[in-house]
Order: sequence, then structure tokens, then C-alpha cells
Amino acid sequence: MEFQKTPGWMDWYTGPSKPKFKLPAGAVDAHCHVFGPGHEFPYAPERKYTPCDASKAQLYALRDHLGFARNVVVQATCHGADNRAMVDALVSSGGKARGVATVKRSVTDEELQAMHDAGVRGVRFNFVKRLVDFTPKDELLEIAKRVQMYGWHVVIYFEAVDLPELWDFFTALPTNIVVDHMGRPDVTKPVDGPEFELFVKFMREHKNVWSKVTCPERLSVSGPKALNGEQNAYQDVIPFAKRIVDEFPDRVIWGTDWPHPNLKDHMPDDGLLVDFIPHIATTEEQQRKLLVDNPMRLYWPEETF
Ligand SMILES: O=C(O)c1cc(C(=O)O)oc(=O)c1
Repeated sequence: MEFQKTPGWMDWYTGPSKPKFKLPAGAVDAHCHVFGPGHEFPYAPERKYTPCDASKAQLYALRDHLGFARNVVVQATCHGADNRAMVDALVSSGGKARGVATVKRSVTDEELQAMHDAGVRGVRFNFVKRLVDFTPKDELLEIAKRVQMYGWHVVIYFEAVDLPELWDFFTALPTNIVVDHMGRPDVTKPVDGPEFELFVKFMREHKNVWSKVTCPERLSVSGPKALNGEQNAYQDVIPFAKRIVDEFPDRVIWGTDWPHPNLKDHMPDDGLLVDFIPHIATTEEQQRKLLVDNPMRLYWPEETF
């Protein structure tokens, strides 16, 4: 099957630089995706965008180039609840990748068990309206209760303005919760203003809530962009991510978000994105927790003690 990319689609950056920041041994890229390839793993009919292909081989080449040891491959919305491309990436990783799936209420126990055996450790609930159609909350709660039996967690993706309305649902979830991209704060608002304070309160009052301190390239308004050797990229995102790392050092993880779906302004050099990390996790201890200890606890708990 031939797929036409969404008009204006930005492809991932080829030939990323080598990071200047040396990742700690065993670092995990805990948020990335595979797209297709479409001829092998067709994009879902209900998708809201059609991406360029981004294969497992290309993802794992990037892992090695940047110096990561492992990946967490998160089901992208362009594949809907058809997890084959993501699961295929996991089973061909030699144990170096685990995953987060998207499932419907109709998923069977056998399917959940097969995904668990392949390395899936979470499900993703998406509330970003441009990416998915609405799923009723009682369905999601039912799914959360079922995956809890496998020790999985729930990844949630939402916009900061929607947190008040989603609060009661999120705080009723029985599993660990991992928030994508810090709940997408509007970084033109103050880091200690009411919107971000609500997110901090969410984490402070609920010890089962973790955050990915990811996607400065999506959230930044001021830049500068992670291109052309820039070592001080995305200045306006730093106070937000740093605040979360400082206050919750044991509940944060980091990932590239490669291949960066739906960027409109620029495609970052992934090597320079890695160089963003020491601006938000400023001590060696914070860096080790963010990149190794925390993602290992969530995704490879059997290897930690
Ligand atoms: O902001 C986005 O467009 C986006 C999309 C997806 C996805 O389509 O799964 O995943 C992400 O992490 C971010």
C-alpha cells in the first residue's frame, strides 16, 4: 500500500550530530516511536496524520549513534490500536526495547499476554483532540484495571488547559501514571503561575504520577532551535523541566520523541536534543536517575532491586 504524507509533513533529521553530553552507561530513550514502514505495517484508517516512514532499524541506528542502551517505543496515534509495528520493533531489539501500546476495550487477555511477552509494559490514553477521537472514560478505566493485573502503567497525553477537567479521571486510575511531555505546559505563562502549579500539585499529591520531561522542541516559543551546533536550545522550556526534575527526581524520565510527529516549525538535530539534558538535570545524580534508574524501574523492574 502506498501512503501520501500529510501536506507539509516534516521528516526526521538525517545525520544528527554526536552529542557533547556523554550519556551515563545504560541510558534509556524512554519516549520514541516507529512509523510503519507503511508497506509492511499500514497506517490506521482512523489516523489524523500520515507520517514519513521511520523504521525500527533507523530507530536503533539512532540509539547507537546517540549512545543510548535501550528504548521505550510508544505506540504512535497514526497506527491506532494496531500495535504490530511497535511490537515488531520490540521483538527484534534483543531485549533492548520495551513498549507502550494502545488498546481498545475489545482486546483479549491472550492479546494482552502476547504483548506482555513481547515487552509491552503500559497503555497510552490520549486526550489531545487533534490526534485522536474521544474514547469514553469508563472504557479507559476498564482497560486500566485490566492492564494493572500485568503490572503495566498508563501513559497519558493531554494539554495543560485540559488538566482541571481530566483531574478526577486521572486521580482515579489504579496504576502508575506517566505523563507525556509534562502535560504540555504553555511556556509563555509563568513557571509558578496557576496552570503549571496545578501540574506540580498533581505530581506532589499523587505519588503514582511520573512525568516525561520531553519535547522542548514542541513546547518552545523562544528557541533557539536545536540546529547548527546550538548548545543552549529552547531556553524557555528549561525552567519548567528543571522544576519537575528538581522536585521529583525519582519520577522523571526522558526521551527523544524521535521521529517527532507533527512538528511544524523545524526538525531538531537529535544530537543537540541530548545536549539539552544537562540544562534540566544539572547534577550527575539527577542525570543517572532520569536516564537510567527511573526508566529501568518502570520498564525493566526485574533488573533492578
Ligand atoms: O504532539 C504530537 O503530535 C505527538 C503525536 C504523537 C502520536 O501521534 O502518537 O505522539 C507524541 O508523543 C506527540
